[in-house]
Parts: sequence; C-alpha cells; structure tokens
Amino acid sequence: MASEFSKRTKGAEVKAAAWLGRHPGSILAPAAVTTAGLELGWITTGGILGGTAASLGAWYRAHPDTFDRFAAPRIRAWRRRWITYLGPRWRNALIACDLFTTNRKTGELHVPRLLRIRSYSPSVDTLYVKLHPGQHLRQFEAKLPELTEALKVERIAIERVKPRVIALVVERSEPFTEVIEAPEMVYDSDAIELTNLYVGETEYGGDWRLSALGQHLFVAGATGAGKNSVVNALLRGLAPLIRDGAVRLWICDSKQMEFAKLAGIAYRYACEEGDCAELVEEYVADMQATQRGLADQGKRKITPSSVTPLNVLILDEMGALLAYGDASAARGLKRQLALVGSQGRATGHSMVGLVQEPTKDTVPVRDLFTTRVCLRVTSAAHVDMVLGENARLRGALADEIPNAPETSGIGYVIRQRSRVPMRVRAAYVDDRELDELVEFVRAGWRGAGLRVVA
Ligand SMILES: Nc1ncnc2c1ncn2[C@@H]1O[C@H](COP(=O)(O)OP(=O)(O)OP(=O)(O)O)[C@@H](O)[C@H]1O
Repeated sequence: MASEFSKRTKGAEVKAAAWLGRHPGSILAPAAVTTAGLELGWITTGGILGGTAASLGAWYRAHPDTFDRFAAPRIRAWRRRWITYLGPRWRNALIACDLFTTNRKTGELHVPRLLRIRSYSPSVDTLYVKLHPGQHLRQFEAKLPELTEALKVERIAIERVKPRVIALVVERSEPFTEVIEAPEMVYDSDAIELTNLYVGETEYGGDWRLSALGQHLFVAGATGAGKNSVVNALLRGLAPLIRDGAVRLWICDSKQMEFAKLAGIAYRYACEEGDCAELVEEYVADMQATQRGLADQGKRKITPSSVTPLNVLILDEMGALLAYGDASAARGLKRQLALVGSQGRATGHSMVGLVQEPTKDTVPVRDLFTTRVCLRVTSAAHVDMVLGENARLRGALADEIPNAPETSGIGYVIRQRSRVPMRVRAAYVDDRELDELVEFVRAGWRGAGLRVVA
C-alpha cells in the first residue's frame, strides 16, 4: 500500500517476502524435504514420504470415524485453500462484486485477503477474511447474492469475528440429500442423557442434539415443513423415561391429528379449545405445586425421576391456540405460558411450541423459548422472528428452502455461543416408527394413570 506521502507502491520483492512470511509452510516444507534428501539420501526421504502417505491411507480405510473427525477437515481445508480459492478465483470474484478498495494515489486495488480456511464438513467452508480500512461487514452482506454466484456456491452466511476480520460460511452444496433415519430407542432409562438427545444431523456432518431438560423448544415451519419430525425424534429419545414415568407428556393437539397417536402415552391429552386451556391451567398448577414442594424441601430444582418427573407440554399450532376464543382468553393463555417459560425450568416443566406462521400472535411468547428451530417458512421476515435479529442476513435462508417433500425436516438453528445459523435436518419418524414408540412405552408402562381430557 502506498504511504500518504508517496505515489509509489511497495516493491514486488517486498510483497513476495511478506507473502512468504504469512505462509511459512510454503518455504519450510520444500526446505525440509530438500534438507532430508541431502542429509538422509533421496531414497530414504522418498520412503518417509511414501510411508506417511501410506499411513494416512491406512487410517482413512481403517478408522473412518477418527479420520473424518481429525484428518479430513485439515486436508480438505488445505485443498480448498490452495486449489479451490487460490489467487485469481478469489480476487476476480471480489472485484466483480465491488468488494475491494482502491488506493486513491496509486490506483492500486486492494482485495480483502483470505486469512484462514476451515472446512468442518465436506459441504461447508468457513473463510476468514481480513477487511481493508474503509470496508465493513455490511458491504459484504449487501453483496452476498452476487458473491454466491461469483464463487459458484449454494449459499453464503456471514459473521464478524473481530475488528476487521469477518467469516464467510460457504455452503458449497446441499448437505442433506437423504432422509435421516429415526433415532433408535434404547431400553434402559439410565442410558439417556436428557441434555443431549439426538434429533437429526447438522450440515457439518455431526449429530444435531437438543436438551429436554431446562429448555423450551420452539419449532416454526410452514405446513409440510416437517415440524412433527423434530418432536417425534425427541420423544423416541425419551421413550424409556416416558415408559418409566420419569417424563410426562401433556399434549394440546388443536389440529386433532398430528399427535393423536400419542394420546395413548400422554399424561394429559386435549384437542378441543376449552380443554386445551384447561390442560394448560392444570400444567401451571402442577408447576406451582412442584415449586411449593421444592421450597418445603429447601431445594432449588428437581432431578427428573418417577417421583419428580420432567413434564413436557406440547402445543401444536400455537398460533391457532392463542387466537382461540376472545382476546381475554388468549391473554390468559399467554400469561400462563409466560409463567411456564420463566419458572418451569427449575421445576421440570418444559414447553414445545409448534407454529406455522410466527406472526404477531405467537411472537410475543416466542421469547420465552430458549431453543428455536426455523424450518421452511413462507416469508423472509419469519426467519428473524424465529431465530433473532439478522439471522437471515447471516445465512439462515429458511424462506428459500424449496417447498418440496425432499426438503422436509430441513431448517436452521443458531449455534450455541455464536450467532451463526446452522443448517440441520431432523430425523424422520414415520407412522410405523411412531406406533413402535407407542407400543414400546405401553408395553412396560410404569407412569402415573393416564387421563385423556377430551
Ligand atoms: N424429517 C423429515 N425428513 C424427511 N421427510 C419428512 C420429515 N418430516 C416430515 N417429512 C415428510 O413431510 C411430510 C409433512 O410432514 P409434517 O406433517 O411433519 O409437517 P408439518 O410441518 O407438521 O406440517 P403441518 O403443519 O401441516 O402439520 C410428512 O408426511 C413426511 O412425508
């Protein structure tokens, strides 16, 4: 870059030296091979290199799990750095999208530099980019569609990492091309980790897991988006606990079909408007009774067991539920859900709310939910309503998920300790597997007496 006093730019040899300084491996690796060749002989050096390659090959074949976890991301990142995004391709794409600065005196173009590439999964790369003075994340956000085309990728999300460094999360292809199988049901309650239940897969190739303890789950998605699969996958993970009475299901099934199969294993089940309101009232009363019990024993929270069960209130189509009846009934329901949202975590009273449209009826209660999932939605505005401000800008393009059966169960969550959206797909629990869940629970039922409010 030219200084403010000179119109001359830095010499090419200085730039080359700076580049080598930033990429010491490009000197050290050939230097190490040459030194080894001269010191140990070329045959020995060839043998060492061949042996290393053969060991990697053997690792790849023998232990796919550890190789994919530890070696593959590094090898892929290296390949992407030096082959996919090398030099002109990156530079030309940024210039084509006007994402560069120009030195006023020398006219030299400064294209933001790629600092680092990470490739956690075969379909996603994270590019760390150093901005030039005068550039801002906003310029990249505004040019995301153009950059996506210029780099010939599916989708790009963006995040500020630190001053003058941003991360571009590049989805190179759709990671979910196959339906994910329903979670296996384990027999033993002790084998279940309530805070770590498998519900599907993430775009990084890992498990998508949710906690059923101390969390309230909100799932938004247009009709057919696959909302039920998130809940059903979770319930299969909880199956032995439901059977043993350590988890109690309270179900408001206003559509009277989605969860009808589960009525047989629910602690409470209701589908009529008035009955649903009664069920929620009873839920709050149960929560308050548990609070009193905890206070008497001087405890602050429960440990789920058949004596002090974890309660899960499932509210299908919350929008309709909150719009039922007169405004004061809806206000009452909101108030009760607010109580569960704010006080239920310690007493083991969780909520799972499903909505088709996260509109003004459900948005006020949305903030009560600690975990939110946005499947395919019908409007761009819905994405931020569900996942929080700027989630869509950061790449949660849930409104652009095609409305096709093969995309059901695909959506976004916000990664913990980060504001980056992550594409996920819920495992699919079909009717047979749902029947299997019901049979499994009923076969060894040790829960409290069932009562269907209907
Ligand atoms: N996780 C999934 N993976 C693959 N296909 C799925 C998945 N979830 C659902 N489907 C398919 O999509 C269809 C619709 O799913 P589902 O009824 O769960 O959607 P929904 O969001 O609950 O819709 P609605 O709001 O109308 O009830 C299912 O019948 C099934 O064929």
